[in-house]
Amino acid sequence: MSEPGLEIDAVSKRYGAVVALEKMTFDVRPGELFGFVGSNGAGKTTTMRIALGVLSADAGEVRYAGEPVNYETRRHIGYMPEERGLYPKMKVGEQLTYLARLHGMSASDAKASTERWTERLGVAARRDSEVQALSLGNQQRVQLAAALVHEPRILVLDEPFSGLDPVAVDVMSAVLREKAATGVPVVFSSHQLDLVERLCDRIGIVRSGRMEACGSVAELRSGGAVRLLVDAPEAADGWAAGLPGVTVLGREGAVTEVELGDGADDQAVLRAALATGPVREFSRKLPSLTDLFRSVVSEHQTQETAA
Ligand SMILES: Nc1ncnc2c1ncn2[C@@H]1O[C@H](COP(=O)(O)OP(=O)(O)OP(=O)(O)O)[C@@H](O)[C@H]1O
Repeated sequence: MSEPGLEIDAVSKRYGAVVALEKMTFDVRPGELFGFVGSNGAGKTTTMRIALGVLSADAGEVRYAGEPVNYETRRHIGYMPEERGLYPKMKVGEQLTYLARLHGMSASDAKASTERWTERLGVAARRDSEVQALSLGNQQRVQLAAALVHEPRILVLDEPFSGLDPVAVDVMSAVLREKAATGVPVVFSSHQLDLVERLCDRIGIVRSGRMEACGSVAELRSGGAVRLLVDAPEAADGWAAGLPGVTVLGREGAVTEVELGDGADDQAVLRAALATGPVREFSRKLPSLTDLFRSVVSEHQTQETAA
C-alpha cells in the first residue's frame, strides 16, 4: 500500500439547514495530481477550506501522513483560495516575500523564492507593481506564486485555471505536474473537465456534498456501459435492431452508435454488421470525463443549482 498523503475522512459540514458536506471522503497520495470536480454548490470549496483549517468540520477528520492536520502541518500547505487573497495595494514582490516569511522562510530564501516563482509564472516584470494594477489573469499567476513561494508539502488549489489564457494554463499545468513529481499531493478543483481529464492521475466527482465517484479516468470509465461505433456503409436502417441487449443510440451517415446492455455480445453486433456488407470501422467509443460527469451529477442537478 502507498504512503498516506492528504486524507479527507468522513468530513461533514452544515451551514444552518444547508448540508454542504455529508461524509466527504477521499485521499490524495504523495506525488498525485487529484482533480476535484462537481456542480456549482457541490461542496468543493467547503472541503478545501476545511482541509486548510480556515473552516472547521462538524464531524470527520483531515490527516496528512497519517496524522491529524494541525497548526504545524497547515504551515506547509500551499493554498489558493477561491475568493483569492492578495493585498491589492501591496507590491507583488514584497507581498510574496512577506508570505514566504510568514511561513517560516529566512529573508534571503524568501527573496530567492519570490524571484524564482515570479520568473517561472511570467510575472517577474511586475514585481514592483501593486497587485491591483495587474490584469486578472496576472493576479491569478501571482496568487499561484503565493501558494508556491514557501515550497509547500501539500497543494490545495481552488479553481486555479479559471480566467487564465492558454499559455498560462500550460505553465500552470507544468508547474502542478512538477510539484506532484517531487512527492507533493496536489488537489485542485476545476470546471474545465477536458483539462482535468488530461492532467490528473485521479479524479473525484462530487455531488451534493458526497464523493460519488473516484478513480483514474480508466477506472471511472469501467463502470459505464460499453458503446460501439460501427461503420457499415451498405447497412439499411434498423440493421442492429433486435440484437439481444443492444440499444441503437443513433446513426450519422454510415456510422451507427450502439450501447451494449448486460449480456450483449459485441461479436454478434460485428456479425450482424458484416452480414450487411463491408465494415470499415468497428470500435469502442470511450466516454469523455464530461460524459461521465454528466451521468453522475445529472440526476440531482436541479437540486444543487437551487442551492
Ligand atoms: N458561508 C456559507 N453560508 C451558508 N451556506 C454556504 C456557505 N458557503 C457555502 N454554502 C453552501 O454550501 C454548499 C457547498 O458550497 P461550496 O461553495 O463548497 O460548493 P462548490 O462545489 O465549491 O461550488 P462552486 O463550484 O460553485 O464554487 C452550497 O449549497 C452553498 O450554497
